[in-house]
Amino acid sequence: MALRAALRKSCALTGLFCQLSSSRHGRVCASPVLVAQQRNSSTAQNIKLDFDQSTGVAVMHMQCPPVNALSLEFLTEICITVEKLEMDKSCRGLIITSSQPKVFSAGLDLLEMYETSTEHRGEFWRAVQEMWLKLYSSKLVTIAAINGSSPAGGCLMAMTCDYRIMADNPRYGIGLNETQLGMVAPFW
Ligand SMILES: CCCCCCCCC/C=C/C(=O)SCCNC(=O)CCNC(=O)[C@H](O)C(C)(C)COP(=O)(O)OP(=O)(O)OC[C@H]1O[C@@H](n2cnc3c(N)ncnc32)[C@H](O)[C@@H]1OP(=O)(O)O
Repeated sequence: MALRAALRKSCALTGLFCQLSSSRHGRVCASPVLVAQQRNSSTAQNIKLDFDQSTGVAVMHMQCPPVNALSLEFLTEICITVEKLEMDKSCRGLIITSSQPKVFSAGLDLLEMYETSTEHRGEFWRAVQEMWLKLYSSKLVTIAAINGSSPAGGCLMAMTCDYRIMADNPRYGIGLNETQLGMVAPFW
């Protein structure tokens, strides 16, 4: 109830109409529908951005096939997008979601950590840290609309948003699976 109240407040604030319904799994489902007209769309390589200037709400669609794995390039793109939105005084809220079917984000791109140089891994982990710090400390109201599986780094990304709404599908998983991979999560 508290989450719903907070979401309603947030949705009203940002001009969003959220169709909420409870599920037998205890999660909250939502179909965010932008109601205003003035929109700007821009597409970077892995991100499609819809910005509705009349509501001040931007929707960032992650479209990094096949599973929105967070590579150095993708993480950098996410950070630049958030920075640009923060500089735009008319932007108040950001919804992060996925254009990929069944997956919000598969987390960190495992190939960035396999047979890469120490320098590269250093740069990569710095970008990971920058991404979650940027979202966590953003002055924008941030919402993760989790429309698919979201393990590990995908879960981290969602956790750093102010609100999370997850699609009601028992096949979609979310959580930290580092021990399964034999990885030690950094001591942040
Ligand atoms: C402050 C608090 C601190 C809190 C602490 C925070 C710590 C953060 C540390 C984070 C660590 C990580 O994120 S490590 C990464 C952890 N991620 C994972 O383990 C994801 C594992 N993947 C999955 O579970 C699945 O792929 C899932 C995402 C559900 C999608 O399943 P699907 O059946 O739809 O698709 P699949 O066939 O499996 O995958 C499609 C292709 O994508 C590739 N792929 C899948 N995941 C990938 C990945 N992560 N990196 C690269 N490539 C990946 C597969 O190899 C396939 O490649 P092809 O065969 O070539 O087609």
